[in-house]
Amino acid sequence: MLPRRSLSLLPRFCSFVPFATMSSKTGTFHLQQPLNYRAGARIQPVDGSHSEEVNEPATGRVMGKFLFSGEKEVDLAVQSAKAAFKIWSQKSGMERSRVLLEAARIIRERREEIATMETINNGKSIFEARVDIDISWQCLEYYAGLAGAIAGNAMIYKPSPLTPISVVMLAEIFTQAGVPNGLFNVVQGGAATGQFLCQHQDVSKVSFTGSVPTGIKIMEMSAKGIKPVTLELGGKSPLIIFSDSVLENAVNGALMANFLTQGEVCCNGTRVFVQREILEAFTKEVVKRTQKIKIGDPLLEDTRMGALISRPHLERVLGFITQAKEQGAKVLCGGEPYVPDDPKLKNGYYMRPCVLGDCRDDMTCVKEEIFGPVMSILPFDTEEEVLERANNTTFGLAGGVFTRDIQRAHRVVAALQAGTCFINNYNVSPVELPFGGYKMSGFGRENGQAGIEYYSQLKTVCVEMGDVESVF
Ligand SMILES: NC(=O)c1ccc[n+]([C@@H]2O[C@H](COP(=O)([O-])OP(=O)(O)OC[C@H]3O[C@@H](n4cnc5c(N)ncnc54)[C@H](O)[C@@H]3O)[C@@H](O)[C@H]2O)c1
Repeated sequence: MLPRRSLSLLPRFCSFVPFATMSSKTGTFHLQQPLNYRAGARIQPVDGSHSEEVNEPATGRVMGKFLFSGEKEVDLAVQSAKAAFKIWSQKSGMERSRVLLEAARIIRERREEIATMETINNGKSIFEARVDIDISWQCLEYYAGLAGAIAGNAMIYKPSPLTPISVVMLAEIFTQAGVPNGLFNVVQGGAATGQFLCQHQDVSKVSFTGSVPTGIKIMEMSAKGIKPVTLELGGKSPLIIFSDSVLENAVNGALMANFLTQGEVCCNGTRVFVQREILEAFTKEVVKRTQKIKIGDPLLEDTRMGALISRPHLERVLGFITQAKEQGAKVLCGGEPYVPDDPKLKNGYYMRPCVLGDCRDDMTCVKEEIFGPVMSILPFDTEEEVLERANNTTFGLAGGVFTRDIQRAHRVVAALQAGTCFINNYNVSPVELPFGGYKMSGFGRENGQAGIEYYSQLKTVCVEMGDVESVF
């Protein structure tokens, strides 16, 4: 989101092929190269347990197959990281900083190619993917500024099996920028591969981004090895709109809080509490604007909503809407599958963004994370009432408030039990600001100076300059 290293003159291990530029149209990319990355090169896992298909969300087409890594491959990746850490940790902070800056420069240079691959891989609009790529290089530049004074880490990254492709480009860029071979490795797989990583005795920190149920398992496994964990988990965040808000800003804020990346954003403000005086005007405008969102081929410039990540996930989201209707909610717009006119997109995972009215706090659509383009509108009367309702959740990732009364805005965000709060905007996440959750949305922080703390160990060294006095 709106998201959380010597200058080498030539790529030392130039294994990348600019594959996205060759196939930058939806429906044309074919996976040809291995997706694991170890010791500075793409490799096939030595013990690939089985292969899985990777689908293009925009078309539903199989782009290729890749192998899930077994325990032996995970161990080799860990050994590779350990060897690279010895080299990396001997470098000065300034040297590491220069490598990070070089990686940032390469990402800027290859922005369009990387954004295209991201879009092909995850279905979001190219418009949004470009923002993500910009945040990536900004993140590297920000931390390059801090790197001069601190130690670096080696990392093994396991992406979701639904989005295995684009991260390998990042691994290649790090190598090209001068990171020691093995410092950043990629292992592909699902739950079993993730478990091998968490349980490996030489992995000293686990950082997990995903759902609460998986987060619980990650924490249990990490506890057995006394490993520190960062958990970036799900949410069901409140967005509170007071009647004195600038209506147009509040509507824009609600759209930004719900419909980026087809609603697949952890910190989305999906419980939209609207003060009763403006409920009708706000709802009318939100529905009108939602109906105008351009859905379709995510690689087209004017598309603002692409495809959801997978067919099962699309069905799950639609299931939440069916259940909401059964429980008494009213579909004010959208909520059904969408089939674009372009025949190559007919098997893609599209749906029309949905606004639900007549919602109550006890409905499933209001209590559970849907992770799709579904906004629930809930009327309220007083500040005291809305705060109690907004905090009545096991989640605590984010929250937002729209009002012209700045004292009230600060009072409300101070009372919200959430790790990130927005006043008069939503889903803006500059890299300087720490991001993370309260309650079951997790703990630890990504981004900002605070993020460093969760990837560092303190060592206290006490030096005696004189003789040792003893009481014995
Ligand atoms: N807080 C944040 O920063 C943040 C950001 C993005 C997404 N999310 C959350 O992520 C969720 C959606 O992502 P998802 O569907 O990929 O989540 P998920 O929990 O299903 O899977 C996440 C990852 O965990 C792996 N995994 C699954 N079972 C495992 C196990 N037993 N041991 C080890 N690894 C295992 C999966 O292969 C995948 O890579 C949502 O809840 C969303 O809110 C949070």
